[in-house]
Amino acid sequence: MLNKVVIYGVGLIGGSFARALKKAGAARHIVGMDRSQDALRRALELGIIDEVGGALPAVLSGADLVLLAAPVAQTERILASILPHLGPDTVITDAGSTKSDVAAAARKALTDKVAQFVPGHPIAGRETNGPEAAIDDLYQGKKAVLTPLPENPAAAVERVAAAWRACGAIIHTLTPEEHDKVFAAVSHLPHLLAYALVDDVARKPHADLLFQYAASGFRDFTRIAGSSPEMWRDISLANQAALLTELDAYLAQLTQIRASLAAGDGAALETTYANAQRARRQWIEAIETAETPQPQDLAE
Ligand SMILES: NC(=O)c1ccc[n+]([C@@H]2O[C@H](COP(=O)([O-])OP(=O)(O)OC[C@H]3O[C@@H](n4cnc5c(N)ncnc54)[C@H](O)[C@@H]3O)[C@@H](O)[C@H]2O)c1
Ligand SMILES: O=C(O)C(=O)C[C@]1(C(=O)O)C=C[C@@H](O)C=C1
Repeated sequence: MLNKVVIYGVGLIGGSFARALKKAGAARHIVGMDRSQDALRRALELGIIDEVGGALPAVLSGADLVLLAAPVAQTERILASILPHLGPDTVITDAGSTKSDVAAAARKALTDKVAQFVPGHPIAGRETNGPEAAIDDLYQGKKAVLTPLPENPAAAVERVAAAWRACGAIIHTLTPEEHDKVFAAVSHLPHLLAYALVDDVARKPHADLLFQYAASGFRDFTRIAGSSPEMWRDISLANQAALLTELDAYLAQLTQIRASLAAGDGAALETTYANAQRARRQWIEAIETAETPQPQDLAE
């Protein structure tokens, strides 16, 4: 049981963390901090937080856990503001979608107290944002990746892991570099592509006609282009090198597919499509198995 949790950013991710901890009875008192007074007011009205944070010494006093759930470019600024008031028993973590930049920001801002910061990332989300979007089962059966720093004491890592487990998440551990390469390929690139496609269609002179007939295929492919532009700007820039690597590989694949299409090479197109269909089926089956509670889990 955590006595006091402070959440910076009471939107989808921070708000869902608060809701899940409360549902599990794992946090006694949750304080919200946000640059938006509207978000704080709504989070309080919705019962996501117990208190809107005021002056920092009081907010941080007695806090067991602080979660940063703001866009990743805010990390250094928020941690620098926390540092003068950070007691020795408080552990800080984050939910940012990139980890090398966050680890670097933490080192810069927290200097000799960096051991109290355990970087993390819940692998769950939606395209909606703000406190209204927060739900208590967002993390149920989903992964939470921790990328601990060499300085982190085991007890600090365990406090963060236990909080995510209380939210229903399954803990995985990666290095920040491994994390950023993986998510460049399977999260950051897909978002870039979805934004690019919708922007491309929207700029065409006959966009209205196109959108009139766009149906479920377009909707599924572009759902994530409904996500926060600020958040995805920050993620793209924070993971620039790995994202460029994945984008270049994808451009090469598109060039290959373009050549097959231009040559009328149906066999080559079908081979690519069939390989993708097979890989996607296997992936969906594996995910569904991993996320479906097994009888022994339900008995616990
Ligand atoms: N949306 C997703 O699917 C998803 C999934 C996993 C991780 N994340 C990460 O979680 C973080 C939050 O994303 P979200 O989807 O909850 O966004 P969100 O827009 O719903 O919430 C972010 C909140 O942070 C606040 N904020 C911004 N700057 C701040 C600052 N300096 N101090 C305090 N509050 C500040 C905003 O006002 C907003 O209320 C991001 O770092 C994102 O990369 C998002
Ligand atoms: O489902 C969505 O809308 C998401 O974008 C979630 C998603 C992703 O799968 O790419 C987005 C960002 C994260 O950091 C983790 C999860």
